[in-house]
Amino acid sequence: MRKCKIGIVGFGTVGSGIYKILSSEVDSHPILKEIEIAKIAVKDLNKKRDIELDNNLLTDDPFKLINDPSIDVIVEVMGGVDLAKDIILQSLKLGKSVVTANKAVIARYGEEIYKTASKERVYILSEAAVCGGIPIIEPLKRSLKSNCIKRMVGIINGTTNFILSKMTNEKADYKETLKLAQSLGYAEFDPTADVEGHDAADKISILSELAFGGKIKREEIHFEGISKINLKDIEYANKLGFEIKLLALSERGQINSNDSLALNIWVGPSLIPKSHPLSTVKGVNNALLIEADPLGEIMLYGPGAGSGPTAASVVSDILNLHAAKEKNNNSVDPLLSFDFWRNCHITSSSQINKKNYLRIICLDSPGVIGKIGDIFGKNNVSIESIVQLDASEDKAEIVVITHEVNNGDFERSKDEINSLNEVKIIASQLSCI
Ligand SMILES: NC(=O)C1=CN([C@@H]2O[C@H](COP(=O)(O)OP(=O)(O)OC[C@H]3O[C@@H](n4cnc5c(N)ncnc54)[C@H](OP(=O)(O)O)[C@@H]3O)[C@@H](O)[C@H]2O)C=CC1
Ligand SMILES: N[C@@H](CC=O)C(=O)O
Ligand code: NA
Repeated sequence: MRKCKIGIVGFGTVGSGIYKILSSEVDSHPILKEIEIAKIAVKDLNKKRDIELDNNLLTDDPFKLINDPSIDVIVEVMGGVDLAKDIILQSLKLGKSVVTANKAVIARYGEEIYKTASKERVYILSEAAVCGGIPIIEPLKRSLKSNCIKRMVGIINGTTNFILSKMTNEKADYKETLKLAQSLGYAEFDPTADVEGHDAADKISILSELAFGGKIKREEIHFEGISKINLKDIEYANKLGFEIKLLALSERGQINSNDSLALNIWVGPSLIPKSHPLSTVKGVNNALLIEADPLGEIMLYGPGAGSGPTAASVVSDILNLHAAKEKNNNSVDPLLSFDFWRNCHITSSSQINKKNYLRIICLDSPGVIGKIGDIFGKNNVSIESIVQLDASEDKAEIVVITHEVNNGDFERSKDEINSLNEVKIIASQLSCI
């Protein structure tokens, strides 16, 4: 088999993990030996690195790699949006296949990127972009293709699961734990992307496009992060038999008169029963539960971030596209590439149905629970449980868990509850599954 020469853009957590795999003597498929690193682009040529590199391998100009005719594949593991998009598109236009771990770019410019790759008869593979080391993108494109996907729900950000697990198990401090996640290489360059839910929204957007076949308007996905979760919510959730996790959900709805498939997609901190399989997913691990017809239910589980697992996904992509190119010469494997096959739209937040958790701080006065219950009842919101969990001096904390109810009805109830004289503040609102 011919050698496959790759140019790697980025030599941080993921890039150095790729180098380690390709320079190790790991007992894996012989095709791994065909992959040769031709050049590596970094930002700072003078940076001190843990891995000793031949200086001739390094450049600070990514376009040198793209314009080098001897390089077959560009591996984009630099991050960011605008420059990364240019690197990917220019590489494809010059007939080079691309492997990327960059969810921010694929979630925003996937359509243009997939189309360019198809037009140029090359591939864009991105297994590492969603749930780091877990095979999830290629299974959706290939192994699960004979199914109708109904629903996907999961934990798809490693940093936030790491933080929430430590807050739950060790009552760890939020800020300190975020710093630890950064030092372990889990968090994005700007960790706001992780803790405010942007990263999970990018990932569920990519997964939804692959599973349901239509372009998703990323900016329409409703998302929230974990930065407002405090130890009290975690403690109360635990008392009531739940864990708090940052969940991403994408669910098939009806096809409308314009032949567009409705999708309910959101990301948010959520209560999940301790008996639910997702509640066992701890630390940097991710998991995605997929319900499909006729398959039934499967859960894909494993490390969602970190150098080795993420790099392993990147290297597997390189192997897959090298093998496909060698085998098919100039023809393109239609399942390894990706094209949309239908229209989809996101259901507006006021139309979706959800279970909710609400923590209300109010005066500890007689009848307040009754008043809150009445407001929910009047607005068609059915309550699963309502309890007073903490009372000190004249203050009480009331926790409400609803059944699955219309979001518009729920938001209306919240406004009315907020205006009760006894209510000081609605301290937190979370989803439940
Ligand atoms: N870390 C993880 O666990 C995971 C990361 N990803 C994704 O992988 C990508 C890379 O992440 P990660 O490895 O953590 O990031 P790092 O910040 O660790 O590394 C980024 C690398 O890109 C290089 N770089 C930055 N700007 C430029 C530039 N203008 N030209 C050339 N090189 C540049 C940096 O150079 P220098 O070294 O000189 O600073 C660095 O080597 C991101 O898209 C991320 O979302 C996906 C899944 C998991
Ligand atoms: N920052 C991301 C890395 C992988 O995509 C995460 O924490 O999941
Ligand atoms: Na993956």
